[in-house]
Amino acid sequence: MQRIQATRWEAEAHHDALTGLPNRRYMSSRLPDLWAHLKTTQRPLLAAMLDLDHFKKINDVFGHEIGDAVLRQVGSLLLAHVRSRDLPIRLGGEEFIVLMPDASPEQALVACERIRREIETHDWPAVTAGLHVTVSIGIAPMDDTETPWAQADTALYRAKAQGRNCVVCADSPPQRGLQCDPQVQS
Ligand SMILES: Nc1nc2c(ncn2[C@@H]2O[C@H](COP(=O)(O)OP(=O)(O)OP(=O)(O)O)[C@@H](O)[C@H]2O)c(=O)[nH]1
Repeated sequence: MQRIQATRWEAEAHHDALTGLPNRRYMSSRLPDLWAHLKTTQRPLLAAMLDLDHFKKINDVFGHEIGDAVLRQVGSLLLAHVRSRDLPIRLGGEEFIVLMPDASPEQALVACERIRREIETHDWPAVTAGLHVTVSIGIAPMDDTETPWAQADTALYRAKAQGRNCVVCADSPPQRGLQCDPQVQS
């Protein structure tokens, strides 16, 4: 009985209560295994950092409960649209990360562009009239440091600076990215 309780506590400690996704603590616990796997495969581990656009405004205009509903639905959309080997995690607030083992930058870009589009075109008005949600995404390799997603965070910052609702890959030239939605950039 105690073992079942302990297992449940551990599962709860590793999952975000709102979205049901794994949380930051879970990611930290998995990283040593991932680094070991990467050393064996000699392939980089790509991370996609996602941050909902103008989420504060969504809370302000529609209320915190609708904000929570948006976060839950984004969690479901991520689970539905990442590749089967990818791991979506809620880092906190309106920030998510998807760990993409064994993905090339091109594959990661295609996957992230699909996620961006799914979020943009989701039936948000069914949640509440007038609601529209977009996401900015930065892709980069994780590194073996205290903040392994720092490069992806920098790429995300560029996506925000380029007008939001777009995907930017680290090391791609400014504005050309890998690649922003031309409709959004114009
Ligand atoms: N509803 C809800 N809101 C949250 C939660 N966690 C964080 N927030 C809110 O998310 C908002 C994030 O706002 P900002 O960091 O200013 O970001 P933003 O408005 O998305 O702006 P950009 O990222 O620049 O597009 C804040 O208003 C937080 O209160 C949550 O669990 N539920």
